[in-house]
Amino acid sequence: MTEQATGEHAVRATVLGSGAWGTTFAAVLADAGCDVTVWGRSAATCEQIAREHRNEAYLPGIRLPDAVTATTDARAALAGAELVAIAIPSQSARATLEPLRDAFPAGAVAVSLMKGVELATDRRMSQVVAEALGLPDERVAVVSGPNLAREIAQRQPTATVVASSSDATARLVAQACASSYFRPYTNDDVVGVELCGAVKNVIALAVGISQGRGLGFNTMATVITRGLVEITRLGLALGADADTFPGLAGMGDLMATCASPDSRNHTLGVHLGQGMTLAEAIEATGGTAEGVKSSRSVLELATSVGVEMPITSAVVQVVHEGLPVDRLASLLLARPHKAEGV
Ligand SMILES: NC(=O)C1=CN([C@@H]2O[C@H](COP(=O)(O)OP(=O)(O)OC[C@H]3O[C@@H](n4cnc5c(N)ncnc54)[C@H](O)[C@@H]3O)[C@@H](O)[C@H]2O)C=CC1
Ligand SMILES: O=C(CO)COP(=O)(O)O
Repeated sequence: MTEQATGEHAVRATVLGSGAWGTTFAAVLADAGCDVTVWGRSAATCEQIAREHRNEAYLPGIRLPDAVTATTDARAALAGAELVAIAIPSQSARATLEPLRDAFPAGAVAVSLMKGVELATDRRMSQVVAEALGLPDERVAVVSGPNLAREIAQRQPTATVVASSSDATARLVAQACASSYFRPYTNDDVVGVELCGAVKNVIALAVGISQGRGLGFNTMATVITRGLVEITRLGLALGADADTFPGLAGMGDLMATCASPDSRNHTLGVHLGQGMTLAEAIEATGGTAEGVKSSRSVLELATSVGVEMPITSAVVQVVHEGLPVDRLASLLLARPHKAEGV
């Protein structure tokens, strides 16, 4: 794969998942010089990607690079791949990957693009990927940052973080996806990068709910800032590096997700704040809003290490336990006095 730098051969990459981010990341890899095959469940979507280089269901109006093709045959998609990126809803990752374990190419690197925590096990996605595919940690990387799919599909510039316990793996993935509009930074803090990606979705739900209630920028800034504090608190308790949280995967992604109307988590929160039921909000939002399910697993993870996460806890109460949305702010503001800081 290092041959790519010399231009001797294009990296063969596979993306599992033909939704918004899987398709966009496939385009990023292709623009960086890879030959890319997307696997998806929908024959119509795969055919449209392969024949017309479009995915109108998830990326309307976007022309995909010619080097992106697609198939519904996961084993065929995996054959010969050197890099396999995974972009399916977090709660479906294990069940999707386990049957493909024997088809995973020897020596290939797995890259989790997912931002969630598995219910029932409270595992981060890189852990799920490693367990499901039987891979050592050194062959697994995660990509996470302020990476709203539609903007990147339009080739708007952004940066991201590629994290792996192996510097060689992180560099290899970074090299495979770096382009004129997509700049990867590497680090070895897989725990911190993944927790940032999963918990910012929960914080974006809280911001959305408050905006749906008609609350303004002071409230938004308060929730984002205190949200980062609780992400940091959880991460540090689980062994993450403090430098990760103010970085792209932390503050960067939190800002993008909490501010953008393109964010499904933010949008779903707005719908809830405006009075929809959870089922109505999921329907109205469309796409995968990971924070809905991961709010529970994140809170469980926090409880298991004795970390207080008041915003996450309030989101769980609103989303899953029937707390009226107009009680969210008072629930957070009525907490006992404490000094500012982590
Ligand atoms: N959309 C975005 O801007 C970004 C998304 N992500 C993350 O990427 C992951 C995937 O998100 P998106 O592609 O945006 O979601 P999406 O909702 O656009 O697409 C999900 C894809 O997974 C497929 N899928 C659904 N259930 C499945 C199952 N049981 N088994 C196999 N495939 C299934 C769907 O058919 C669809 O192709 C999530 O963890 C998300 O947090 C990360 C960065 C950016
Ligand atoms: O992770 C994302 C941006 O970095 C996408 O956010 P949503 O899943 O809320 O759309």
